[in-house]
Amino acid sequence: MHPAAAAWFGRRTSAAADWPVERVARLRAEAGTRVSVVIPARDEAASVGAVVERIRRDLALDHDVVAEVVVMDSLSTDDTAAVARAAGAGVHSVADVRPDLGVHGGKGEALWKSQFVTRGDVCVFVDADLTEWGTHFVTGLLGPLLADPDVRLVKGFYDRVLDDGGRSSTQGGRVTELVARPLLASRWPQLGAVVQPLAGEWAIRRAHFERLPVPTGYGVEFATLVDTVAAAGLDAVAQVDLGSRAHRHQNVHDLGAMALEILTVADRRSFGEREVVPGTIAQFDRAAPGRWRERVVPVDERPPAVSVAGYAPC
Ligand SMILES: O=c1ccn([C@@H]2O[C@H](COP(=O)(O)OP(=O)(O)O[C@H]3O[C@H](CO)[C@@H](O)[C@H](O)[C@H]3O)[C@@H](O)[C@H]2O)c(=O)[nH]1
Ligand SMILES: O=C(O)[C@H](O)COP(=O)(O)O
Repeated sequence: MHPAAAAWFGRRTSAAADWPVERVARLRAEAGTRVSVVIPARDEAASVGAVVERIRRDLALDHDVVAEVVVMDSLSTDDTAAVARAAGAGVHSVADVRPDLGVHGGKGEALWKSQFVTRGDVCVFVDADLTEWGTHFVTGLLGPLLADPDVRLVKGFYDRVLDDGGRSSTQGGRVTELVARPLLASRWPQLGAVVQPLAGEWAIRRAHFERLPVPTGYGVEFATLVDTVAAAGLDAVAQVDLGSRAHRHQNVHDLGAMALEILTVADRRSFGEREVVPGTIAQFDRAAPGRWRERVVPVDERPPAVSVAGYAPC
């Protein structure tokens, strides 16, 4: 491992057990920090309700940690919005937030638009499709940010549980292991000790996030990590061991498209805009007309929120 990565791991890695809820609640109150939990969701009616309910119960009602739980509905075609609202979340459709700015599908778009409808000084992002998790994800992510003003971004890490046809293993995180971490190893070796660069659970200071460009799709995590280090150095990033995590898996063709999104984000940052080609990937499928499907892969990036006219946290 690169010596800078190894040293960073020693300095900036903690575990959820280091951040019990009482400690986090006290640190938050002392600093007067407002915390928004933001849950991006596209067609997650089956799981979003439980995620919202547990976070509200443990961290907004039982303990004074979280000021608001907001679900960003990403063009869902199912009952995601109604389920999330019934569970107590504030719900916003990406189509209704600053419609003058247009709308994209994609996870990054949901996170970017959340900046226009939330009021936290810190945002904690949590995926809506979690099946094995706990509210220690949120407190664990908050701890390093609340304890150290130099930390701007906290990434979660965990064992990635893969439900492989009824057989459970920890071989999940296929894009993480086959694309994201190899990219870091080759181009940003100082980030080689980030265990889960694509973790959907992360916390960030608004004052920092609003100054970053945001890819509209799945490149948002990779971009935020690399851009944070470019802007503020390695020690602006911390990571927290959250135990284990399971979620709904995508098929390999969907993950292939995700991989191309992440490669595009990496290329843009390594080689500049000139090298970025419109993203499409052809995937062989016997059932498709002509046996090939051409997938369009989002490569757009939103500008920093602070550069958008009329931007102001609620
Ligand atoms: O267009 C979309 C697609 C996804 N999501 C939501 O984003 C979250 C993560 O999406 P998912 O499709 O479950 O992604 P994963 O296959 O789990 O991808 C992993 O890797 C991605 C790439 O870095 C990260 O963005 C994810 O958070 C991380 O879990 C879920 O709540 C989705 O509902 C949206 O809001 N809009
Ligand atoms: O984070 C990843 O690498 C992708 O979400 C794929 O995860 P999975 O292999 O656990 O489905």
